[in-house]
Amino acid sequence: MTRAELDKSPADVAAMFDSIAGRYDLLNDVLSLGQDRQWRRAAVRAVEAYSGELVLDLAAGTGTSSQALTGNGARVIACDFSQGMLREGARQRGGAVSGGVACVAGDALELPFEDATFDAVTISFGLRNVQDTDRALREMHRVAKPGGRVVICEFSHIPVRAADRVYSGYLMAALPRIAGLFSDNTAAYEYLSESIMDWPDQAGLAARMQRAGWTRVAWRNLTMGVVALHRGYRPEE
Ligand SMILES: C[S@@+](CC[C@H](N)C(=O)[O-])C[C@H]1O[C@@H](n2cnc3c(N)ncnc32)[C@H](O)[C@@H]1O
Repeated sequence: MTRAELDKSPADVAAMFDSIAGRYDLLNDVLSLGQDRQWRRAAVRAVEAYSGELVLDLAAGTGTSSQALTGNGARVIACDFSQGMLREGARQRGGAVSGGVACVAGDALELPFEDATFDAVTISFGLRNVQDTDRALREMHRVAKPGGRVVICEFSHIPVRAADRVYSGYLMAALPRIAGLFSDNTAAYEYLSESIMDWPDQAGLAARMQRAGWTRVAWRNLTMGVVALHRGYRPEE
């Protein structure tokens, strides 16, 4: 069984996602009780991409969110460093370039794009898995156009202590067991729970975005804070 540790070694993270790619989307639906679809719709609405715009969907995995971003005519680059996840996505969509989405292999810590390329940059459930959060936030800022926006959709923390305790219990005890019924890599789902518990809260992530150069940073909670959507802008020059 392949899992990453909280040091998030890139080789371990990529190998772990390669190993779960085939059942990744199914497990998301099961473990979130279908809530993930609502979270993705909220992220797509927050990006608000229009015809003529170019969007980077970073750590796109199988591209579950990428296709929806093209709804108003935007073009989307789906970038990830797990070949297994990209391959599974291409299989599902019938090709690595299809329906306004182009898959590109690349590392969030050294993006294979010129400065100021994208109107919007978004990352869903990816930033938590990147080894160096601050460097990834700076890379996303570098490839966004001046005035461009970022939307981060990521697990977060429930501000009500009693509810957070119940949720933490689900993460640490139930989630890996349920995952074990559908996946032969339970350890990958233990990593999922541990990495969520270890992740900064809403204000902590907002502060890191600001340090990376993003301005007008704001967030809103989804499902009481199980997930948070953060948005920011690269300042105009
Ligand atoms: C939980 S999946 C999220 C996939 C997709 N965005 C979604 O919403 O379902 C996390 C993804 O982050 C990718 N990832 C982690 N570190 C990365 C890095 N340094 N560069 C590119 N992708 C990375 C993994 O390969 C994996 O596909």
